[in-house]
Amino acid sequence: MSEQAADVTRLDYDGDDEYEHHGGFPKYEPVTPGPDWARFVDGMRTLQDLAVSVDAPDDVLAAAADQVEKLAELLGPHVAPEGRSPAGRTIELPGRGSLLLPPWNIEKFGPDGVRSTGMFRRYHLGGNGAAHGGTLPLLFDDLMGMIVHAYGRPISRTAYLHVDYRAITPLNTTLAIEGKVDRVDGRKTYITARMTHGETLLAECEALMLVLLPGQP
Ligand SMILES: CCCCCCCCCC(=O)SCCNC(=O)CCNC(=O)[C@H](O)C(C)(C)COP(=O)(O)OP(=O)(O)OC[C@H]1O[C@@H](n2cnc3c(N)ncnc32)[C@H](O)[C@@H]1OP(=O)(O)O
Repeated sequence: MSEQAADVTRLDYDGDDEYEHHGGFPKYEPVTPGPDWARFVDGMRTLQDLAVSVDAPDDVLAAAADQVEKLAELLGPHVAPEGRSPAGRTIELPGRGSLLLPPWNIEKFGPDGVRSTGMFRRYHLGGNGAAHGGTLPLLFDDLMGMIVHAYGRPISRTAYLHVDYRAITPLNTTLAIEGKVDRVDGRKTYITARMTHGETLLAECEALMLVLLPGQP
């Protein structure tokens, strides 16, 4: 790994630690980047799908690896600290423009709950055509963060996240996820959510979110 690429793993690599914090959090604000950001993220998602599904000859892989290395060289100088990249902050894009998140779109966001729809793709394959079991908690955890925020609670972290898998989660099919605050008790916010495919219940989730104390990371 080049020195430039290693910098990507640091959160404060530009030496700027002045930005605002909630608890221990950097401030996140929504952004609306130009259309090339959407194209870039969409292309990267296609590459993710291909990276976990191709069985290509060596010469094709060598050419692909050359291009990947060139791309990393092009992007490397533009790495920004946490909270500054459009990734995760572009609300109108699937997965808020973050490759970490499956490409789901927020449809409802308010104190009475959050709903989003989207699909798992080849990149999210677990086995025998179903989504990997770990991708559901990822989506639920992100949903919990949004629900707490939409409810008007301060920044909170997941203390527990319990997922019940009720049916196999298919790929490449539009699914829905929805949840809401059930109960608040001091720092604790209790939330329930469910994932569905039409009328079919795929998974249920219960989580406890705890409001961070000042300075908690
Ligand atoms: C716009 C920007 C959006 C950003 C959204 C960010 C959302 C992020 C969502 C996440 O994914 S966070 C990542 C996964 N979670 C973590 O990494 C959390 C790791 N754990 C911690 O940091 C601490 O354990 C935690 C801050 C959650 C709590 O530590 P504290 O020391 O502040 O709490 P404490 O242990 O004193 O517990 C407070 C209360 O909660 C209860 N509690 C804590 N953990 C529990 C648990 N696991 N199960 C049940 N109860 C629990 C505990 O019993 C107690 O109850 P009582 O007040 O009634 O005595």
